[in-house]
Formats: sequence, structure tokens, C-alpha cells
Amino acid sequence: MNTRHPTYPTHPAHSAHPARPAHPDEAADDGWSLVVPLKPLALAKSRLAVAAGTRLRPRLALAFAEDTVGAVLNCPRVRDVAVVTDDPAAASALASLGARIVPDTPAAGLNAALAHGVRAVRARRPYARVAALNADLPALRPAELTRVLDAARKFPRAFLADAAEIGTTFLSAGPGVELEPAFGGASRLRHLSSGAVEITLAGVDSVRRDVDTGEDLAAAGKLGLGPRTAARWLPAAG
Ligand SMILES: Nc1nc2c(ncn2[C@@H]2O[C@H](COP(=O)(O)OP(=O)(O)OP(=O)(O)O)[C@@H](O)[C@H]2O)c(=O)[nH]1
Ligand SMILES: C=C(OP(=O)(O)O)C(=O)O
Repeated sequence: MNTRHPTYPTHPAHSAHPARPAHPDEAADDGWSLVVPLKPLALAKSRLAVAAGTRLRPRLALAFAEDTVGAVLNCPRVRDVAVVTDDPAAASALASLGARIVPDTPAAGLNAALAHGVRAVRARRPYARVAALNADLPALRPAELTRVLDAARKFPRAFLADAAEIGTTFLSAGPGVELEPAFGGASRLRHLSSGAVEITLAGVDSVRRDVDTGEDLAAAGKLGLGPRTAARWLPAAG
């Protein structure tokens, strides 16, 4: 059996997004490239202002992104991380963790930022296996991300619903497949109807636990916050 050319299950819903076989060099080196979008910190996590106040909110937005990117970079399936952001302070902090920084497209919104990030990744590696991951996952565990990536690998496009089962925290595309991101609000159904396969693994709560509000942050705290978020939030909360 030729193990250098992965095959995928076929499904009528995927016929519009056929996966091309990977170039042999890419198949031999098949780590994931993750694309993490991040709004300018002065605007990010606006729904958290009620719980955190205006001074702490941008610092928490950065801490969430640092804990997210830190956990991603500790996941053995991940080859590299591209953060799409125009925020200079966040760019500097996340680059020092090991992320590649891709400047955002001007005022075009989240999905344009993600498509732009995927183009930047594939400009270097045309057959890269890519996944978009929100920057607001402060409880993210590398081992849980590994399980999600291993499940996603079986499909041309796959996604994970957020903890509320309304939105999306993760969307992947295999080699040669367009990501077609449709994030924002009630994106779970949009991703489902676009033909992406929903990952329904149990025990990956940390990958689904996005934080928009104070209640979300308390729920993330029960899973265990990453070190940068804990350093900023637990003293303020206590
Ligand atoms: N690069 C980039 N990232 C974005 C943009 N809009 C949202 N994001 C990021 O997309 C992810 C999901 O967005 P949300 O959960 O709505 O986060 P948010 O926009 O900071 O939160 P709210 O202000 O409360 O809506 C987060 O990582 C955001 O930082 C954008 O226009 N450009
Ligand atoms: C970005 C999303 O939602 P929210 O802004 O509610 O986090 C989403 O789930 O696609």
C-alpha cells in the first residue's frame, strides 16, 4: 500500500471540495499549520467589559491569545502557527512565543482575516493542512487539541462547535482543500451546511471553551486556566 498519498472517505456533501492528493514532500511532512485570528486588543472581547472592566479587558484578551497560542505550540501535531493580527503589542508577545505574525487585511472582518492567513501559510507550503482556531481559548490543553486534529484529519473539511453548540472554535481543511470560513455568531449550522463534518468527540471541552463573557471565563476557570490568564484574572477575581 502506498502510504505517502493519504486518501479520504468520500461523501456526496464533499463533492464540491475534492481533496487533491498531497505533493509527496508534503505528505511526508504532514504537521498542521494553525491560523489564529486576533482583533486589535483595544476592540477585542468587548462582551467581557462588564465582568472585567475597561482596563483589564484588553490585557485579558492578550492573555487568552497567549495561552491559546502557547498550548497550540505545545501540541505535537502542530508544525506552525500563524496569528493574523494588526495589533503591535499582541504581535510582539505572540511572536516571542514562536508564532508567525501575518498582518491583517484592512477592516475586512474575521473570515477575510482567516482566508488571508491560509493564503500566507500556503504561499510557503501550497499543500499545507490548515486549521483556524479562535484566540479566546484560555483553558486549551495540547492533548485535547491533538485528539481534535486527529479526528479532523479523516475529512476534507471538519469543525468543532463551541461549548454553547451555537458557534465554532475550530475549522480545518486538508491538503488542496479551501477552508471556506463562515465564522461569526451562529456559525455551527453554517459550517455544517457548507459540507464540513462536525467533530463530535467527547472530552475535548478545552478546545470548545471560548470566552466571550464573565460566565464563560468562570466556566474556563473550572477547566483550568492557562498561566497568563490565571495571572491576570485570579488576583482580580479573588
Ligand atoms: N484578525 C482578525 N481577527 C478577528 C476579527 N474579528 C474577530 N477576530 C478574532 O476572531 C476570534 C473570534 O471572535 P470573537 O469571539 O467574536 O471575539 P471578539 O471579536 O474579540 O469578541 P467581541 O468583541 O465580544 O465580539 C477571536 O480570536 C477574535 O480576536 C478581525 O476582524 N480580524
Ligand atoms: C466567532 C464566533 O462566535 P462568537 O463571536 O460568538 O465567539 C463563531 O462562533 O463563529
